[in-house]
Amino acid sequence: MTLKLGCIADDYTGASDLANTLTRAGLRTVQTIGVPAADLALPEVDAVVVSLKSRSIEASLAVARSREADTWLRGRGARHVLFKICSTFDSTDDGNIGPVMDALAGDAGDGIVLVTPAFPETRRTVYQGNLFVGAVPLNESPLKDHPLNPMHDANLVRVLARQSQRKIGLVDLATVVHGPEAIGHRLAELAGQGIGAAIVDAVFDADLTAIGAAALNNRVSVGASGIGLGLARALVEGGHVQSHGLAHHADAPVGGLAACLAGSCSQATLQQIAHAETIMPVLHLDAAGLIAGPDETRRALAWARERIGKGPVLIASSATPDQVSALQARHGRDAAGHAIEQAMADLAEGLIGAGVRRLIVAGGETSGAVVDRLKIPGFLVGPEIAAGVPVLRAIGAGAGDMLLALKSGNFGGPQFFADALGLMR
Ligand SMILES: Nc1ncnc2c1ncn2[C@@H]1O[C@H](COP(=O)(O)OP(=O)(O)OP(=O)(O)O)[C@@H](O)[C@H]1O
Ligand SMILES: O=C(O)[C@@H](O)C(=O)CO
Repeated sequence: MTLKLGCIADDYTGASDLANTLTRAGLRTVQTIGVPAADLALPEVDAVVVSLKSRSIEASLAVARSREADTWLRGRGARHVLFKICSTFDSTDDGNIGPVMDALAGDAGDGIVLVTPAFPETRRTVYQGNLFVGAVPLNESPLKDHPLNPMHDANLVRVLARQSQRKIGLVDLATVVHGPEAIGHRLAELAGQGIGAAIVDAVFDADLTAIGAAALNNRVSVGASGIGLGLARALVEGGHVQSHGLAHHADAPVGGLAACLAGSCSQATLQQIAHAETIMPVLHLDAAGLIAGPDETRRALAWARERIGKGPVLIASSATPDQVSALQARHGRDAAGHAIEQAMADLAEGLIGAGVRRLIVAGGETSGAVVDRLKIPGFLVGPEIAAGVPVLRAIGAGAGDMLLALKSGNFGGPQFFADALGLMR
C-alpha cells in the first residue's frame, strides 16, 4: 500500500465526515479506529483516515496518539498528513488543536502550517480569521453551549494562539482568491516573520481548491473536511490519484434489526430526535440515572427489546443546554460526559446482542465510546446520508457484518434518522 494522503481525525464522526468527503472526491478511502493492528486487512486505498478519540482528552495524550498515527501513515507512503479537527474548531485553551499541530509540524519539519476549518457545504466559513456558522459568528452559534468544548471566541487567530507554541498569522480571502501561488507566497512571507501557523480564510468552495493545492506543498495541514476536499482535488487534478467510486460492496444490504442512539445535545440533534418521535418509538433517558448506576440502561434495553422486532427505535440521553448545565453542576462536566458515553456504549452492546446490525449514533464522543466498545477496527465508506455523514460498513475481524452511521452532532437535517434508515438496509 502506498498512501497518497494520510489523515488523523480527533473524533470518530469527524473521521467519517472526512472519509466521506475524500471518497466523493474520488479517493479510495478507509477509516480506521486508531492505528490499525498488523492483522487488519486493508483494501488498496489512496487515503486512510485514522480515527482517534483525542479531541477532549489531556493534550499530552492527544499528542502521543497523534504522533503514533502520523508515523504509521508516513510509514505507508503518505507524504502529506491532514490533522482533521472539527469545522467548529471544538477545543479549549488547553488544547488540543495547538499542541497536536505543533508536534506534527515539528516532526515533519514544516516551518509554517496552513490551518482552516472552513467547510462551506455545511455553512462553516472563515473571513478575516473569524469562523462563522451559517450567518452568525462561532461564539453566537449553538456551539457556545457545547457540553465539552463551549466556543466563546470566533477569532481563530486568537483561539489558536492560546493553544500553540507557534506565532499565529492570517492568510486573508483577498490573497486566497488569487490562487495557490499567492497563498504560498503569503505563507512564505509569514514564515519569514517568525509565524509558525496561519489561519486561512475560505468562504466559497473554490477557495478550498486553491488552499488544497497550496497545502500539498507542505507535509502537514490542519482543518476540517473542507481542506480535505481541497487536498483530494489537488491530488486528482495533479494526476497523483486516479478518481474512483465507492469501495466494492460498501453499500450492500446487511439486513438485521436497526436502532438509533443519540448522545449529542446539539440543537440539530434535538430537532432530529423530535422528528424521529413522529416515525418510531423514542426513549428519553434519565441522564442522572445513567450516572447513578446500571439500572437506567437495563430499563432502556428492556424497553428496546420489546420494540425492535417491530421496527427501529431511538434511545437518547440528549438534553437542552440548561438541563446539561444542571447535570454538569451536580456531577462535573467531564465525569458526567464520560459516564453517559459509557452508558451509551453499554446500550450499543446490548442492542447488538439483541440482533441489531444497523446502528445510527449521534455525537462524536458518543460514537467513539460506542465503536470502541463494539471493537470495530475500521470502516469502508458507503453512500452519503447527509453532508458529512456517510453509511459506514464495518471491516476487520470480529466486526461482524454491520452498517453504522456516525453522525456529527451538528450535521444532518430534521429527517436525518429516517434518511439514514432508508439507506441502511
Ligand atoms: N443529558 C446530558 N447531560 C449532560 N451531558 C450529556 C447528556 N447527554 C449526553 N451528554 C454528553 O455530552 C457530550 C456530547 O458530545 P458528543 O461529541 O457525543 O456530541 P456532539 O459534540 O454534539 O457531536 P460532535 O462532536 O460530532 O459535534 C458527551 O460527552 C455526552 O456523554
Ligand atoms: O467537522 C465537523 O464539524 C465534524 O466532522 C466533526 O468534527 C464533528 O465532531
